[in-house]
Amino acid sequence: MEELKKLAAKEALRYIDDDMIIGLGTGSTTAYFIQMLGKKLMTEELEDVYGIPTSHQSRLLALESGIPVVTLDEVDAIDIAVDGADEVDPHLNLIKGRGAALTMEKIIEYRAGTFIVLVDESKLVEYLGQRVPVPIEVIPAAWRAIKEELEVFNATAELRMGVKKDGPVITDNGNFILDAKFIKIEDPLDMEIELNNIPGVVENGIFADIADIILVGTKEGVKKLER
Ligand SMILES: O=C[C@H](O)[C@H](O)[C@H](O)COP(=O)(O)O
Repeated sequence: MEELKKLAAKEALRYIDDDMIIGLGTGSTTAYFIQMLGKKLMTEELEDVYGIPTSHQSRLLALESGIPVVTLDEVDAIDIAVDGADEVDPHLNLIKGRGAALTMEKIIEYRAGTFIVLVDESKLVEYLGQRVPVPIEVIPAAWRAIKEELEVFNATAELRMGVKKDGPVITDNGNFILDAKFIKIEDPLDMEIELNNIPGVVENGIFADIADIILVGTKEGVKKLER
């Protein structure tokens, strides 16, 4: 799988030119892209490229890889954003947020001229929610009420707990994550909007109608899916 992720990451570099502002996603697949982009800058194959990180993870990795970073309020436009995903459906809708970075990811990727998604073939599903729950970032005080409200959508939600930390995972924005398992998400765009309408929800991990290009690492090479 790691080799397939690297294949997709390498292919994404072909879309990057000098003088671009690049949204830098979060996760293991994008990490390969960030490191490869850093190398291109070090060797001066690319020049004047700036990254806008979507998390502490991508910011630290970008700095370590030699990519100068800027923030959203310092730029007029984002040329391209590159990120991974947890599920991709046949209409290029996504579930993201296994790494709890969904809010900043959506803020950046929504504003990018082109949003490129990097996945290995295991992430392709027939419908969203087939394999993974939908991560929902919530204001801590509201987590219990939101968990109960999600039952209206036939979803069962769990508060995400830390692994090397006692208690709940705290996002980069200081919030909690509820992982909501749906029976089936029939209409991703509608569900994305409905979830964000619940008071206390900061953002949810359904990314409907936002990806432009999916680069899928497969054993036969990189497959490109496009809107
Ligand atoms: O919050 C995490 C992000 O949405 C990741 O981009 C997503 O979970 C995919 O991560 P990975 O490339 O490690 O599978």
